[in-house]
Amino acid sequence: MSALDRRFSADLTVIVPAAGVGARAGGDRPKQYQLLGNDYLLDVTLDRLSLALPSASVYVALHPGDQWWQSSRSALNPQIQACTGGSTRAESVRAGLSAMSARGDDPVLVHDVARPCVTAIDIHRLIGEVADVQAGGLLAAPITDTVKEVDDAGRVVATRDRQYLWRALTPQLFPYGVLCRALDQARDRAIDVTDEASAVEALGLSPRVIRGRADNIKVTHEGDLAFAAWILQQHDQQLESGA
Ligand SMILES: Nc1ccn([C@@H]2O[C@H](COP(=O)(O)OP(=O)(O)OP(=O)(O)O)[C@@H](O)[C@H]2O)c(=O)n1
Ligand SMILES: C[C@](O)(CO)[C@H](O)COP(=O)(O)O
Repeated sequence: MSALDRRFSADLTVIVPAAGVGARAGGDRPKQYQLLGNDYLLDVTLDRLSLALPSASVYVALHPGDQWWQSSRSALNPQIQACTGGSTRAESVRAGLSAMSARGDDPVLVHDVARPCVTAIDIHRLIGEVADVQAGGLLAAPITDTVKEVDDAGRVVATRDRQYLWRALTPQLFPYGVLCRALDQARDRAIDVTDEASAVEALGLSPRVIRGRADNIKVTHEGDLAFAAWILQQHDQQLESGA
């Protein structure tokens, strides 16, 4: 079995932080339980992970007050286990790490529930390229706009060189021990981290960036669900036409 095949098999564990309240998206419930087509956003994302990684163990971190999980089809999927998340994304990921039986260098893949358009090709490329890298890595997309740094008054103070600027996406993949250490350090030193890579960077390591599809969007604001539905339709059409 090649290293790559091994990484697609049972020793890969996936954490899906899904304990957010979706304040920016609005609506009558957290965005992960709003409809994307006919399905909960959460079910669409978890189905895509299950299909791409059929042998992996998947842990989904839920809000302590979650009232919808039991009505999701993912609750019936034996590949997926639920655990209770925390009050920040980093705490939810840490809770997922505590719930699993991984150890040491076992690879752990973290993917936002709010990114339903991720493709199996991108997931497999990330795993293939960083599964054996101690510093881990993440999918990212190069910035295509000119980037301005501004002051509090909204005036430009600098134009950044976009050649070195990438948008961090998920999934992100790290060895279990490194990720535990990174998130514990961030918590103990009160370092505000919005993704796993920044916690690992604070350990002095340099995760690898793997180019991913720019349409792996995070559903964040009202309107993003409709955009995600359109992207998924485009993916289906590309599959049908063999593109
Ligand atoms: N305490 C938290 C906060 C966020 N998340 C998860 O982290 C991912 C990215 O967060 P974001 O898009 O910011 O989601 P929300 O926190 O739900 O949104 P908002 O910030 O608008 O409230 C989402 O999958 C979200 O469910 C989590 O598991 N636990
Ligand atoms: C992890 C992430 O999706 C990478 O882009 C992002 O950092 C999550 O940030 P948020 O502030 O929790 O939306």
